[in-house]
Amino acid sequence: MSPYEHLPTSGPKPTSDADAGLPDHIQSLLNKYDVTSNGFLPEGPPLELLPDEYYAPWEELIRRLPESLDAGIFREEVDTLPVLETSRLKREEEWRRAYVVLCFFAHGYIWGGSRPSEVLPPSISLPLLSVSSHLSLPPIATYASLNLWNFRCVAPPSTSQSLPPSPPLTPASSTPSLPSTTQAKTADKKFDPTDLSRLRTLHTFTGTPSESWFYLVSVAMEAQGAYIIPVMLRALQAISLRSESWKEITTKALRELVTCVEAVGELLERMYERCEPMVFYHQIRPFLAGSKGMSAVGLPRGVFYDLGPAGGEEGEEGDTEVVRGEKRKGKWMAYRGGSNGQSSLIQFWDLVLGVEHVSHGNSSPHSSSSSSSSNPGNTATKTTEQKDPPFHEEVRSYMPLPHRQFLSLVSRMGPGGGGKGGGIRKAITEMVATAHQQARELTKEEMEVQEAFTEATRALARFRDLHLKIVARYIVIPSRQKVPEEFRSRGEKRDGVVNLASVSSGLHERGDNGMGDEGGKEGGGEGGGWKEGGKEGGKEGGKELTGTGGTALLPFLKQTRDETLRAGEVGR
Ligand code: HEM
Repeated sequence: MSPYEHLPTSGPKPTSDADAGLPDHIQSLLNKYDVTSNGFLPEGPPLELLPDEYYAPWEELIRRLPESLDAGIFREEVDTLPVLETSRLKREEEWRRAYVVLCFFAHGYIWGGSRPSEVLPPSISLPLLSVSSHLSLPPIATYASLNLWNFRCVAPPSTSQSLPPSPPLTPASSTPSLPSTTQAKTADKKFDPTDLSRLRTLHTFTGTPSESWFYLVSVAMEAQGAYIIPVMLRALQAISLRSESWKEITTKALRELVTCVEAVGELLERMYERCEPMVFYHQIRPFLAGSKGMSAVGLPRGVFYDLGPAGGEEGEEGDTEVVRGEKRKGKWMAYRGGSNGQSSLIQFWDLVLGVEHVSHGNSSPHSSSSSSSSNPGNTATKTTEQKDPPFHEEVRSYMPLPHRQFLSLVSRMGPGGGGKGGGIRKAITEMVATAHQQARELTKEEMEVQEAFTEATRALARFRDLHLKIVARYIVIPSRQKVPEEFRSRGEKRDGVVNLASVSSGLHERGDNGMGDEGGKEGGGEGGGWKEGGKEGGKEGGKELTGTGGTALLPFLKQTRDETLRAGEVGR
């Protein structure tokens, strides 16, 4: 099926003015894939409460989640929770709300104890599997559950109490200068997720301002990036239809993209304002971890989703496991953890530009990233060991289905409409090749579009540099520092409650001893020796930091940045 089936091959040519109204066919394409005027965020505010009283036990528990986790009683509370049916969920918003609630429960249960729980009880597993199957999302916390569907927007400052201005924790950028389209949006929209000062989270694990801010910065970024989506689609359409004005349209679109990426980058830098690195590293991040590649911290098989007592019938589906002395049926599953790497917006930018990412993003011996990094763009070098798709492709299955399908469609857009993709990079490559064949210099218009393309890839690489600095500040530096007393004593004070600092160290550093450095050793000691199999994915004597999404993070992120820059060099 052609990726252009939704785009007309005749009829009105795309306008050369990127500010003109949105053509109907692009609007219907966006509607079809649930891309709203807020981009990959919903059009309106996410549901804050399930309307059916039947779900009151969930609502009651999620309301007290941070207190319950802090008091170390969350697992007990879940163990007395009734197993609720999902048949009373009606609207799509209700399914999403249920997904948000159950994902918080799942991670709270797995990570909120003295050691991670290998088993998720039926009160979480059964409805979570049903809800995630309905939404075609994995039964684990994702960017959708933590960010996209987990916020509300309070009224503008004139009519409500907004957050008081806070002194930045570090010298960070000033309030971003938003493009005019956004300022207009801010003025007349009650629901305006571009305005960070008006955003609040619905739920967090820790109840800390740092955790809220961590999620909300992404929300504002998604909203801020929304307006560029139709602009870039128009450019891709002009390219695919080989419109005479494709160069002009694409040059304008690319210049807008640079402005957009910079504005989104300024929001990213506002992370420093209210998210404390130590709180992030020691308190928040452990809750975001997934169940894949987690042998080192006690989840060698992932998590067993307990579905109830095993009947012992022939041909019973799934696995059986003895849980607390009883034979249970269920499924062992392992997933990457919640990660902003699941953002559809950033992948949209990559796909439009034609930036290819080939890293598998983890240090497992079963998937090397080095072979592909030395051979950018060539996925044919995959060995038989590399069964998993590259990180960026894999994490698409953690995105809401319509967004995944939208990205798949965009990935097949490029010159000629043949469905082979390549985005703007391919159009520029072909343009330069044609000029060579004709033994002529590039025209002024051609040089402009090439220049605009290179500049857009550089802007995206600069954005990735900002992100790398954040990763250094929030993960690399805290991982090298001693666990502060404050976080150490939290675990000690609460008998039987996980020392989150130890989980953090254990999760994110894999070395020859599974911990790797000072913080890790301390954490391992306090963690009570529940880590095991620390060699998996590590280097003898070395140390690798891994992301919550399960990547060997620094080499991976640098490779991702370099791939962005390299894409911009076509024809140069
Ligand atoms: C404290 C703030 C942040 C930290 C510590 C952080 C950390 C990380 C880490 C460790 C990865 C590697 C993949 C993984 O294992 O999950 C990653 C990837 C990624 N993150 Fe972040 N991140 C932060 C904020 C953000 C925000 C706000 C966004 C915007 C949506 C974002 C977008 C991405 C993207 C798109 C990737 C995939 C790699 C790429 O395409 O460049 N991150 N991040």
